[in-house]
Amino acid sequence: MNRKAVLIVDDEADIRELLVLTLSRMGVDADTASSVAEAQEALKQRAYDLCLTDMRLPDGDGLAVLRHIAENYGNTPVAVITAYGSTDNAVAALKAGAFDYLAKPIKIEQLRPIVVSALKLPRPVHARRASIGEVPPPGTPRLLGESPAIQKAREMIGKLARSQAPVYITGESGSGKEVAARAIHMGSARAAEPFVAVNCGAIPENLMESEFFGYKRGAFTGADSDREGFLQAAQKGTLFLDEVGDLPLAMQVKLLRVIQEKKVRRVGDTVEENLDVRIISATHRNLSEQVEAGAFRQDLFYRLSVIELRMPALREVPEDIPLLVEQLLARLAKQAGAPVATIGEDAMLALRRYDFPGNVRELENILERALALCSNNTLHESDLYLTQATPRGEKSGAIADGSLGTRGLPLHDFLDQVEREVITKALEATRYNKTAAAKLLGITFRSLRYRLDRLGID
Ligand SMILES: Nc1ncnc2c1ncn2[C@@H]1O[C@H](COP(=O)(O)OP(=O)(O)OP(=O)(O)O)[C@@H](O)[C@H]1O
Repeated sequence: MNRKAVLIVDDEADIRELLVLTLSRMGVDADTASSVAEAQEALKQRAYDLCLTDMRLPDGDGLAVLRHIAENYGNTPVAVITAYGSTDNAVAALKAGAFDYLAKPIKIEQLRPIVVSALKLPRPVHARRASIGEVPPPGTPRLLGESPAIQKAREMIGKLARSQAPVYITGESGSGKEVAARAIHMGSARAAEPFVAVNCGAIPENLMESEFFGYKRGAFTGADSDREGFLQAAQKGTLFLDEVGDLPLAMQVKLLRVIQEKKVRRVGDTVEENLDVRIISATHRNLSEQVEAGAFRQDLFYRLSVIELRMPALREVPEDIPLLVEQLLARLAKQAGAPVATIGEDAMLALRRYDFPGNVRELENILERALALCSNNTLHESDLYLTQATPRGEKSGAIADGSLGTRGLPLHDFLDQVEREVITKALEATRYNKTAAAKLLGITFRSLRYRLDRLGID
């Protein structure tokens, strides 16, 4: 077997010795260098699976080593050793592409997981063109789309998969933030470990602490056995904090501490546990505005938003719509065990003009509903029920025909007409089973009955 090799760059002999010793106990070859120049020389001699470098070196800094490796030895991960309490250095290194950082004084229990993770990354063979994130293992969610913006996001995901840096994903609701987070996890050295997704807005405030940190039996009334929290559940893996802006301030303080110390303590427990979790957070709100308004802690934002990944809104990438429609229809057909539906030109044109406030999720929903309501497995514009009055682009055209898309009817009559059509189709699709039709329409049985009366549908 090929032994893994690590290059240690530090000017302090004690630290080099400690690291060499620890790494050889882990069955890894460790070479050492005490300056940027020596590191460059060592790198010429052999291929390394990881470089651990101190930030302060006699002839430059750790970032110089990082840059040299990035330019010449592409995918070799670099972890930097930062001075005690120097958050800025750690963040700067992560932003510059470091795999992870290790704070001084070096603790073996924090060094090990970094080395283990880094060594799980595939060896950087120069002939290998695709990086780890670009060859997703089976079961990885695919971020569909070929527009430059989506390609850029995919490329970034590939890079982020090779690092342990916290990632902060922004984008509108339904734009694929969770898909992106999963793809980063699945492309990373943590792929075999858990991916735990938490919607921070959905947890009642009084349960938040025990949900995140877990608790010991007897910690409070009702705690009749030990329970792990999200943090322990994500151990060695990735914790995805969706709608992170919804975390209450008290929880933000606790989370910051966990991130800084890499330790967690259950509610009612006296001992702390080491924590090795990568955090990916997301929000569809503007977190910097929340910081300014005092609703989100600046220091936590700084730690979470080390690297930002922005997911484009669907209306920014209209060229992807035909491809998305095609692939989503194929997926929906497969799920239903039905033949793939055909889409008429009128429907495609309408979709291309639509604004998609709910992004890809909304497109999925529109197609799913249209499939249930269309005839002959062919989707036409009238099956889509796009209710927007001002479609994107060609706005003037829509207004020029004087109808604003209301078929020339007053708004009220137009809406009644649409409602009648949708309800009739739903009834036809369910063979006039009102309960099933109401379900299909996402309304209650009572509401359907009321509407049938109002519209005079028999
Ligand atoms: N580019 C894409 N390719 C394929 N599917 C996508 C894409 N973007 C979004 N989706 C799909 O849209 C739905 C919503 O995606 P996701 O949950 O990742 O969005 P989100 O940005 O996290 O939404 P929210 O802010 O509401 O949590 C999912 O079913 C997902 O599969």
